[in-house]
Amino acid sequence: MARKFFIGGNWKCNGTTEEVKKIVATLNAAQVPSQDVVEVVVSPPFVFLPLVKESLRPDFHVAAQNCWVKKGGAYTGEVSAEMLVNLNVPWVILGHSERRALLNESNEFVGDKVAYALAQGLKVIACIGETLEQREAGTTVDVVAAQTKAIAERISDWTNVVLAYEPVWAIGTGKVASPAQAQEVHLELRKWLHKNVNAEVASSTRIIYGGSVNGGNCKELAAQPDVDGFLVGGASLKAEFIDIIKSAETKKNA
Ligand SMILES: O=C(CO)COP(=O)(O)O
Repeated sequence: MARKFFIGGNWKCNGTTEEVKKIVATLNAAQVPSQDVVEVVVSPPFVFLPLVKESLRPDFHVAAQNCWVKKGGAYTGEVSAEMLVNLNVPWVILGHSERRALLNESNEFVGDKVAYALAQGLKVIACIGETLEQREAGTTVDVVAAQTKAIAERISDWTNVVLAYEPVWAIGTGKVASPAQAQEVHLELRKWLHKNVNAEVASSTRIIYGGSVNGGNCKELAAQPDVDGFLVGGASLKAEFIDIIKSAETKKNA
């Protein structure tokens, strides 16, 4: 099965109502490849989800940036998967490195979240990635395998999962992974899925890259055989995001 190119825009904790309206207007006016070629999902902060959802073009979709690990209730400050389903928000980003690092989300906790969100009917962008220290120690593959294992142990159906490889040292630093570095880890992840889940999941699961992706470096990254799209931070707040969406054409012709 061909893997449809996937472009996610993670807006993180940015934006005012006015800025959000402007970004949506830019996206709505853009000429981009059709939905058959690329799946586009943008992820505003929770409070802007309804506004973005109701004003965004219908061929683009929205994602939340997190959700609670189980059914909602007495968890002050959290947003449950059920609430996202209730608002018709189809996607959620889970396990982003900023949450793993700043909020101490463990591999197991992220795995539990992924399993719970999928069980509620959400589609999940599950983030994994090594720190600079781990890369320099030569443990990159072990780290991303352990992060993926904690998810794989808790789910049986990978249909609604996109795996986002985001090396921590490349996030927000302007220091993008080289196409070869990204390809190497994506291929290792696919091999891991083949060995530990099954061949079908290994060949059909989209593995996207995140970390300082921009309009200038996206094409070369997109041309790598195991790079199935991007999770874009900073550049997803700018018009440049349109160029990144268009890198799906490079992929189609690769
Ligand atoms: O964390 C990221 C996307 O989730 C990447 O962020 P930047 O594109 O700003 O490096």
